[in-house]
Formats: sequence, structure tokens, C-alpha cells
Amino acid sequence: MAANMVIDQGAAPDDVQYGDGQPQLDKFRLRWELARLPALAPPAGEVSFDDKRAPTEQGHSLTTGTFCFLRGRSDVSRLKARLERDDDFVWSDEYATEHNVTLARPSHDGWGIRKLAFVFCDDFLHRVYRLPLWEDPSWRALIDPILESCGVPRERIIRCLLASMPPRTVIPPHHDSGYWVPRSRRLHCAIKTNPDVVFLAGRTLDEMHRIEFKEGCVVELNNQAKHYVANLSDEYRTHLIFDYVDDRAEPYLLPPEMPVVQLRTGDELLQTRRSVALASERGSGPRAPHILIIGAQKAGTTSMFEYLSQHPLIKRGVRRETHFLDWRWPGDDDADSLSRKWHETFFDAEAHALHPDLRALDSTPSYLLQSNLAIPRLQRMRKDLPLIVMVRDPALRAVSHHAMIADKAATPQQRRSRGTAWLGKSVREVAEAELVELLRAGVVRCVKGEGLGGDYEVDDAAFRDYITRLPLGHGAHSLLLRGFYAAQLRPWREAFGAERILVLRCEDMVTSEGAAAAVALAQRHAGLREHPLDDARPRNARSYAGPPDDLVEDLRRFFSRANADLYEMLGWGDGERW
Ligand SMILES: Nc1ncnc2c1ncn2[C@@H]1O[C@H](COP(=O)(O)OS(=O)(=O)O)[C@@H](OP(=O)(O)O)[C@H]1O
Repeated sequence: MAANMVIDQGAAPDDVQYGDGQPQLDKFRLRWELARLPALAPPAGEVSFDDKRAPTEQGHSLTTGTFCFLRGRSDVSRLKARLERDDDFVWSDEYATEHNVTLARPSHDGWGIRKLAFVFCDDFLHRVYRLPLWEDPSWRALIDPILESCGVPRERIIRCLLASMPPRTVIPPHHDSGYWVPRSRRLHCAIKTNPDVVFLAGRTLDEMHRIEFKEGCVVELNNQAKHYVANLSDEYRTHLIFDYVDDRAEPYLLPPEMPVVQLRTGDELLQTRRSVALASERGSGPRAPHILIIGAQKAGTTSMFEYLSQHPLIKRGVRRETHFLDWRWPGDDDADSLSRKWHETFFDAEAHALHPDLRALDSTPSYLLQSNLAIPRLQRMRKDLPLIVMVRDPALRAVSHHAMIADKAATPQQRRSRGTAWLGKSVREVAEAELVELLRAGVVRCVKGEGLGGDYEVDDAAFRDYITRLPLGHGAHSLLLRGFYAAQLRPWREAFGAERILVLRCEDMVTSEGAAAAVALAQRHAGLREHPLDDARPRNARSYAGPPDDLVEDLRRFFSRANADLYEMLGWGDGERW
């Protein structure tokens, strides 16, 4: 029988007394009638990993409509007796402080759930924390038989805790989420329960069924399925809940490579939606930013910034473009003070101190071009930042650049930072005037033809000299120059190494699959574990009249040698060329 009535969001009746910490759950009414639902005994077997690749509610095909399987049986009477001794002392903060590690889990703690933790990990499996009680012989004697009954090796465990749910409380319907979920298996063993505990699981909220959990039975739950628990009784309900990595997890997550951290008594762990932080490591993380998008202007940098920001470990700063390395450079100071200023002025220094796993992004597209300023300044502070460069057909980049500067809807502040030099001038007029200047400065040399449609090559030394004379503080310059990607990339590759710079094409992000693939590459480059892209809408897109065909053709001819230089530099094949 489906049990969708638990999702009734009516107001809580006055006469129901909720357990401690439950007022925020008023909308999930305790439904006493649920205790009369028949409970299905889980069949023997195990969850198919294919059924765990995404939340089941997303409607991917499933091998089975069963979400819980019996994996083993164990005599838990001694563990149950141990938990009932000592007048609940094992659940107290004092016990955790004296014998173990305190673990703060704001949402679970808010629901009043008591816990005794043995192993814990962050959602991205950066670290598996083994707590002191995990090796404690008296606890091992009680826990190990449960693990053995279902054949789960201790060294594969990534989370293991006893969780005790107060009388008359509800864990609202949810599915687990995060990098760890499709890579691990979730098992429950009821240690102390009673017929008035209701556990529901199903593909969607409307299709949940009641599952039987008998004391001592080890049940695997597909935690990508919706599940819900209500303890309608007057007693605590206690389960041993553990997760372990399946064979199919990446090798770096499996023993012997599994990133295990052995904790000592007195340590403190704090879980957030994003990460698990160790109190003793507060303030130990590298300063922000941790990832730098350096250009090119009008090549999808805003989208890449927004896409990357959807990763749970990315913490937004005060602004997307800090311009710290050019417009806002605070002047000569020692490297440590400079990097502290960047970190403290533009990023959430408090959050980074508390959670060293968090990462921050700076996306300032002017850096790629004005490398004469940005490179030496960055080198003084940080040599290890992952750099991301977006590129786009330079002919269309130029048109987009012009459309932004000419945009009549700009605010006065935008007008100031964009510059006004091109107002009233067409793309061709601006480009032709710049071409004259580039020829005069020797930055380009005409090989054949004339005007924009001619054949030109870029002189690297003249380019490096020319950029030192560019205006600072606004973007209404270098319509053509910003399309010489190889010349711009060369100094960055020399300064930081080619492997530190990821170059991605804006055109590849037109489809949501393409955007997801580009973001996965960027996440990996930035040292982040992959996280799916939820919202792939293009950002910072502008509608403007399409450029005349002959202009685009001329610009494409103008850029053809500069582009060939880029293809050779990056080893790009036919599919990647403009
Ligand atoms: N996903 C995706 N696919 C294809 N094109 C995309 C995508 N995201 C952004 N864009 C286009 O990139 C242009 C904006 O680039 P930037 O955000 O780098 O501009 S800025 O320098 O920060 O002003 C802007 O180009 P124009 O619309 O031609 O101006 C965006 O439309």
C-alpha cells in the first residue's frame, strides 16, 4: 500500500506533542494511522548499483521496484544491553569528549537524534575519519559481528554510527545526495525498535511503502530512493547505520588508497551541507581565491564562473571579478600582506577559516590580456593556482565585445568600467582603427592583401611590448588584440606551466551536455571532485543585431594565422577549429 498521506502538509494538531528539536517539522504531521500499515519484509539480496546512479525520483529505469534488501542477521542483544546501561551516558557530549570525538551534524542534531560515531566522511569522500571508538575492543566486540554477518570488510567502511531517534519524531521524506551516495552502499541494522516505528521507502514520495526492520536484521537501503521515518512510540529507536565503498568506486576511494584520517580523543568534527571540518584544522586552508578564470573577455567566463559556483564546495566571494591584479592592486607590499588583502577583502574569510575544504573563485577576464601586470603580481603571492581560460571564435568574440560597449542600457557605473571610446562607432570602424595602430606598432605584419580581410601574422615580442601601454580601468580597447589567444597564453604558460592552464571553448557549452562536460573538466582541473551541473543556462548573453556576413568573413581571415598558432599550441584537431 502506498503511503503518500505522510506528505500531508497541514498544520500540526495542537494536541500532538513533538519530540525535542522537532518544531521545524510541524508541517510533517505525525500520522498515527501509519502504524497500522502492513510492513513488507525485505527480500534477501542487494541493491543493484545501476539503481543508485541518480535519485530514483528522476525516473531513470530501475532493475527492480524493491528498495530494501536483507543482507544478514546478527544477535544484537549484547549491543542493545550495552546501550541501555549507564543511564544513556554513551549518547552524551561528555562521553564523546572523554572517549571519542564530538561530531556536530546540524540537521540531525536539530531533529534531536542521538548518535555514537565510529567512522565518518565528508560528502565528497576527501577523507574518511576513523574515530577512537572504532578501534575500541569493547565496541568492536559488539559491532564487528554485525559487519561480518553481511560480509562487509571493516576497511571499506566510510561511515558507521549508532543513531537513536527520540520518541514522537519524524525524519522527513528525503533521499541522500552527494558524491558519496552512488559510490557506496547504505546498511541499517535495527538494535532497538518497536511496532510503532514506521519506515517508508519508494521511488517517489507518492510511492513509498512500509518496510519491516527487525532487531538484528541487516537491511541494505537504496538511499537514492525516497525514505521517511516516524517514531510514533514512546521509546527511542536505535539503528546501527553504516556505509561502505563498493568495488565500483574509483581506486583512490578504495583501500589501500582510501584517504583515511585517524582521529584522537578530544578532536571535534563539524559537518555542514558541504564538508566536514576538523576543529584542530581551523584556519589551515590556503587563502582565497583557489581557482582563477583569467579570460578571455566575452568568451563565456561568466557562465563558467556560475557553473563552477554550483559545486557545493565553492563559496562565493564578494564579487565575481575582483580585478585585484590590475585595477585594484593595492600597491607595493610584502607578498603575505598582499595575499591576505585579496583573501580578506573579496572572499568569505570566516567561512574559509572554519571549513578549509571550501574553495573560492575569481573570474577577471582582463588578466589574460594584461599579463604584464597580472603575472608578476600573481607570482609574488601564488604559483599554484589552477587557471582557466575560455576562448571563443575571435571574430564573434569581437562582435560581442563591441555590443557590450555599445549597449545603451548600461548603468552609469557599467559605462565607466566598460569605457565610452567606441560609442557611435561600428564594429568595422573600431576594428579598422585598431588595425592601423597594430600595424604601426609592429604587433601584426601584413603577409598578403590589405585591410581587415588581409592575411596577417602576429609578432610575439611586439605584442608583449604593446600590452604594457594599454589603458587600465576600462574595457573599451583591444577588440582585435584580445582575439590573439596564442600570444596571450604564451606568457602565462611560461610563467606557470602549460599543465596549470585549462583552455576551454565557449562554443562547446552551447548544449547543456557540452556545458556539463566542460564544467567536469574545469572541476577536475581545479582539484574538485565532480558534481553534476544543475543549471546550464548561458549567462551574460546579450541580444543584438547580427553582424554583417562580410564583416565576420573579414575578421575570420584576419584571425586565421593567430588561430592556427593556437591550434598548434594546444594540439587542436579539425573538430575544435573555428
Ligand atoms: N553556455 C554558453 N554557450 C554559448 N555561449 C555562451 C554560453 N555562456 C555564455 N555565452 C556567451 O558568452 C558571452 C559572454 O561572455 P563573458 O561572460 O565572458 O563576458 S564578460 O567578459 O564577462 O563580459 C555572451 O556572448 P554574446 O551574447 O554574444 O554577447 C554569451 O552569450
